[in-house]
Amino acid sequence: MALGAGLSRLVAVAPSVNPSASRSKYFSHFLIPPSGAGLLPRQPSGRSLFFRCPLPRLADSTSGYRGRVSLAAMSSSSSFSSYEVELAAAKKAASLAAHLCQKVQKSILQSDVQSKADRSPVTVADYGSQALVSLVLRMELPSKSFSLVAEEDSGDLRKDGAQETLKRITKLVNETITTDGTYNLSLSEVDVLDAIDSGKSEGGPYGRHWVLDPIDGTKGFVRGDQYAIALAMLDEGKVVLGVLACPNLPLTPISSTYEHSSKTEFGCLFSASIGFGTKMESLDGSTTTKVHISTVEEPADASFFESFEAAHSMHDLSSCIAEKLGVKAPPVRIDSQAKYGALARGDGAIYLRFPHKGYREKIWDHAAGFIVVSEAGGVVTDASGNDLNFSKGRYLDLDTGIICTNKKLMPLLLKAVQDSLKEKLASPSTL
Ligand SMILES: Nc1ncnc2c1ncn2[C@@H]1O[C@H](COP(=O)(O)O)[C@@H](OP(=O)(O)O)[C@H]1O
Ligand SMILES: [Mg+2]
Repeated sequence: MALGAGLSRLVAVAPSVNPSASRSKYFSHFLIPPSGAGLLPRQPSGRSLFFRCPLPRLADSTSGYRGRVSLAAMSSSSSFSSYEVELAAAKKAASLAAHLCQKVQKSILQSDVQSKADRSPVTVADYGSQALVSLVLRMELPSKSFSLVAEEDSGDLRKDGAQETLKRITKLVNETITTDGTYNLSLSEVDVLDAIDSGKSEGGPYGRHWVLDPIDGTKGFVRGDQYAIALAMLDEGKVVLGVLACPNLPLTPISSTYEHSSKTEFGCLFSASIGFGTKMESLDGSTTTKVHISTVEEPADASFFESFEAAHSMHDLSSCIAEKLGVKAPPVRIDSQAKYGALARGDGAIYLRFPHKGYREKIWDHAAGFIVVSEAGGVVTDASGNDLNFSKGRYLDLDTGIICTNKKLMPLLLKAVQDSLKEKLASPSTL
């Protein structure tokens, strides 16, 4: 069964409430609600009108999902974001993907990890997460135009010898959907391959594009450390919403000296939409708080995040910058965009990322983190202080690095970065 066929099968069980319309025309005017919810006509604007629906259980973070109202009503109330519906769908998709990833990480097998052409690792959970997010977005937001810019493709899974891996991914995706109970769907292996390949969009400056890293920080994931499911949406080239599911991030602040107690709870879901700030929920949906970036003004009091992997960011350069600023605390090194989430809630005050020469940053590695930090009051720029441009396709195309901090510290940080880069150019071996 092709994925499209799966979707139409679901639509076909919907009750007809408009007998005068032809069947196909009629159905094209309706949206598929979460199970148990009523089906109401699509509004002329093309936006959905939902009434209060039962909350999906698997990730109560989807309890942000508390019934949808018409976008007309939302836009007449300043407390609603104009991307409310899309944000709810993104949270649901990322939460489900997080559950799939948690299950795999608990008992990861050697055979679950493969090597891509660029020799970076990819796991059954990367593929499963991408298939699941693609599927959930299309179920929640049916529309003719669906564009997804995502990290993985199914090329390696279609090769001889990959059948067992594909079977395992398909089983994982189906089990996650079944446990959640929102959708009455059973996917075939072909459906899963197609869902993964829906992430091949090139993005760009026009229209809407979803941007997904199904597992950001795959190396951390395989090590048993931090990783994130990072999902954002671009509208006319701008990031307008983003969600970061970080299953291993403690709900309490982390620092270079943090230690878990037996009471530490893990699993954070950060979400942001443009103009509406950033929220952090627990992945099980039990707590929600609005978060804000650190207000530290003295660099000596600031601490900074960087990649765990020295191959991903030049630790010597960041230590030179920290020294110039007078930062006293040692760096907090963790994998993935969990760094953006932790920064957004004020765990540290600075995030530094300086890939080695020749590396091209991809938009899915930063889009969600960018809006989570920006909406929490932070500033994210390249190493020259320029805005990041997510509208150029799959790559960000910047040549130096990415820096983030609060508005007060940014001028000082920028100066320290510029001075350190000049020193590095003048004498590369000293850093
Ligand atoms: N040589 C390199 N330099 C910089 N970033 C790299 C890199 N190789 C891989 N990456 C990116 O760094 C991401 C992880 O970031 P971090 O270092 O913050 O954990 C990886 O995401 P994936 O794990 O999704 O592939 C990958 O996109
Ligand atoms: Mg990534």
